[in-house]
Amino acid sequence: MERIEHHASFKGRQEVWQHASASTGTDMKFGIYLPPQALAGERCPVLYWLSGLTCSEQNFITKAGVQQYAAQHGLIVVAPDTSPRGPGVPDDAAYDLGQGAGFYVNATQQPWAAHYRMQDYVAEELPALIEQHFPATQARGIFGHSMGGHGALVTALRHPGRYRSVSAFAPIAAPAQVPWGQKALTAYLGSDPKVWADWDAAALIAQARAERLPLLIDQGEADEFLPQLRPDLLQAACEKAGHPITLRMQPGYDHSYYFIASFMGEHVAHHAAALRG
Ligand SMILES: N[C@@H](CCC(=O)N[C@@H](CSC=O)C(=O)NCC(=O)O)C(=O)O
Repeated sequence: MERIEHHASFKGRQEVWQHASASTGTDMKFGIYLPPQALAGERCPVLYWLSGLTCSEQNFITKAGVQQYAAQHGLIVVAPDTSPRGPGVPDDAAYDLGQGAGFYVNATQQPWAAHYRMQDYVAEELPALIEQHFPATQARGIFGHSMGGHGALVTALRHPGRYRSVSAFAPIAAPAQVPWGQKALTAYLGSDPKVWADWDAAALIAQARAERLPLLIDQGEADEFLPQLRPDLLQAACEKAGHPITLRMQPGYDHSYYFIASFMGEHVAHHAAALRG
């Protein structure tokens, strides 16, 4: 494992690491913010961020403004890349499939199956690596944006007991029912919608009997991608299943990191209450 960037930030340190991933069979990069409490030797809870389409580990760490809030609450924040990458890794000319668009699933279809195992990476390999090599406790939260909001929701719902908190900004909340999701799920998992249901937050909510982790979701009302996101379908599924959800429609906000940064403090506080409370 190699540290390839480090920057002082809010009396803590923003770092980027690269390592060989057993899940993807490629080198993977992740950003990690170590708050001042961690630099002083305290073990801290870890908040995982999953980014959206086209992102690397850089978008979130440079645009979301998370560091000041992580420092305030004493949380480590980890932000991985959104897919395997490299010359031997399959790709697609479109921005919504292939490199930069792993959708946080374990692909079963060719040519994707060998490397596109992002669910194993974010839910298993990365937390094990973070908890072994950094001053981290096993208290974990997860959040994300758009494709990464979908990733955060399904990762938490698929692993009851593994996360203490979950939230999302403008998530692809019902991927099996929208074009972005249908395209990716078909490519990575095949054409059977019964298989897609295991990777769809709105569908998983109906089965989430082992745990009812409250969902916090912010959604911009001026989001140009709203027809791809459908938070209304997730809200309806939550209401039917009795699953706690706070969906906040935010007037005037679009899909960008300006929106994310505007509510970042409230999301980090939501996670801190569960992780340090
Ligand atoms: N038209 C854009 C589409 C890509 C885009 O908007 N990506 C979003 C996430 S969308 C859902 O997952 C994003 O986070 N972009 C990075 C950023 O820094 O804003 C395109 O062609 O790029």
